[in-house]
Amino acid sequence: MAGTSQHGKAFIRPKKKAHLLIIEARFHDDLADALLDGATNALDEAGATYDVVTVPGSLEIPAVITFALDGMGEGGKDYDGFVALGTIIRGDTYHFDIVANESSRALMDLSVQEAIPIGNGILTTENDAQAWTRAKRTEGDKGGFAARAALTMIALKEQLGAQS
Ligand SMILES: Nc1c(NC[C@H](O)[C@H](O)[C@H](O)CO)[nH]c(=O)[nH]c1=O
Ligand SMILES: CC(=O)[C@@H](O)COP(=O)(O)O
Repeated sequence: MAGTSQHGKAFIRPKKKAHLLIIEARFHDDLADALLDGATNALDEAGATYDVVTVPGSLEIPAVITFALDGMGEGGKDYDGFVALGTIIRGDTYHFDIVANESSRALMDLSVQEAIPIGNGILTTENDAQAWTRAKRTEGDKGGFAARAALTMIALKEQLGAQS
């Protein structure tokens, strides 16, 4: 797999003990386990805490972030950032493009418009083999990458964002 470097210098950790919400789509169950393993391992290693919410497919992920944002300050839990995990494997129809493009578009919209740290660990692959290479913690570890990206964005928000 091209680009298997761990991108060490790209990642930083927040000063605060961060609490994140992982939203995992389990459309492909075994792959979901692998992505979650990578993400939780990266967060544990960084001393961060997290909750996990499961949804049927990747298209449901962005709305869950909206639900959590709505709940924050209204009796719900506070989250410093979010990790989106899922796998979208191309089938025979246009559905792949809808799920892949729209889930990512909504995550980007939320991240930029609401200024929230999100790590996008939604795989979009041509086949199972590509997905496994990327999902396994011992190989591509895209779940871990998304978690470390979310932590990095929390740290950058700490440095650059509005001081509360
Ligand atoms: N085909 C894949 C999906 N499709 C399901 C949608 O995400 C969604 O759950 C459904 O349209 C109901 O709203 N989801 C994936 O995560 N991966 C796929 O390969
Ligand atoms: C995301 C997909 O493409 C897939 O699971 C749906 O497959 P198909 O396009 O063959 O219905």
